[in-house]
Amino acid sequence: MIPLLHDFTGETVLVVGGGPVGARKARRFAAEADVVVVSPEFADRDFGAAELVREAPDADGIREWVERTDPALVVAATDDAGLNAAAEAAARERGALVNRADDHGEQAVGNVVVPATVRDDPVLMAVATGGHSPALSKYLRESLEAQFDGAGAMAELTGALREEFKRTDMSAAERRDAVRTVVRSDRVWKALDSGRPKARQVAADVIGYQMGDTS
Ligand SMILES: C[C@@]1(CC(=O)O)c2cc3[nH]c(cc4nc(cc5[nH]c(cc(n2)[C@H]1CCC(=O)O)[C@@](C)(CC(=O)O)[C@@H]5CCC(=O)O)C(CC(=O)O)=C4CCC(=O)O)c(CCC(=O)O)c3CC(=O)O
Ligand SMILES: NC(=O)C1=CN([C@@H]2O[C@H](COP(=O)(O)OP(=O)(O)OC[C@H]3O[C@@H](n4cnc5c(N)ncnc54)[C@H](O)[C@@H]3O)[C@@H](O)[C@H]2O)C=CC1
Repeated sequence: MIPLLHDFTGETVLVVGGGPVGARKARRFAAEADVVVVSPEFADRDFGAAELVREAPDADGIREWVERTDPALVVAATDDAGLNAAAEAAARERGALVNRADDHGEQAVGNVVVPATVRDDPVLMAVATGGHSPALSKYLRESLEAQFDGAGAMAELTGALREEFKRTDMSAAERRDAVRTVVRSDRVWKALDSGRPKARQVAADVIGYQMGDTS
């Protein structure tokens, strides 16, 4: 399995099954996509901005929902393996990706797994365990969140520095070494707590660089 990033902006995601798992997936995808959840009952959970449709479709009904919503991804999250298989088949017929919430085995082409995700824009970290231990994925995600608090700010800081370095006579190798030094510097990570200008100054100190005034 090789993780790839998929932009769901403007796409529809169809979630079949409104239990706690359907709710978690709906919330996750609703951050970016239009999400429709079809289910006879809904858990008392946060479904994000998803549209909830109260219905208990059979295999044909699920196929109709896939045709109606034309989703980029179908999430099969019912407690019935037969229905989840029907959702998978309907997604395939339509050329949509499918996520089986009840399957940790070898995945067919077109099946995707949802990793645990740390998001600190513009940084994304994804963790998976090959389906062996989702609880471990969650634990590692929480640990990464704590360990790399400020990663988004670090990305923005070093992104701005790279642009600034390119306007100087630094060679590509010097720029690479400088950026590598900054992202590995505990002092810069700590300084990010005190805001971007402070971190920028500490970064300059760490690499012995005379900053231009572009803050
Ligand atoms: C294959 C996969 C398919 C997919 O859903 O894409 C899948 C499948 C299954 N999960 C099960 C159980 C649990 N899943 C979680 C949690 C998460 N599960 C997620 C992903 C995945 N789960 C994919 C593999 C990812 C990987 O490779 O690690 C996360 C990371 C992402 C997300 O769902 O958003 C999210 C954490 C989000 C976060 O917080 O960061 C917890 C923890 C908890 O609830 O506290 C438990 C209970 C503890 C345990 O069992 O570990 C079961 C057994 C059901 C049963 O026993 O009946 C199956 C089915 C099976 O294994 O066959
Ligand atoms: N991927 C993951 O992270 C996890 C996956 N699972 C798996 O995912 C499945 C779902 O987990 P939960 O949400 O905890 O189960 P659940 O049993 O609480 O929810 C199942 C949902 O499916 C709905 N449903 C039943 N018939 C339906 C139909 N015809 N059409 C649409 N929806 C229908 C039910 O009303 C219910 O809302 C479990 O069976 C398990 O195999 C379980 C835990 C975590």
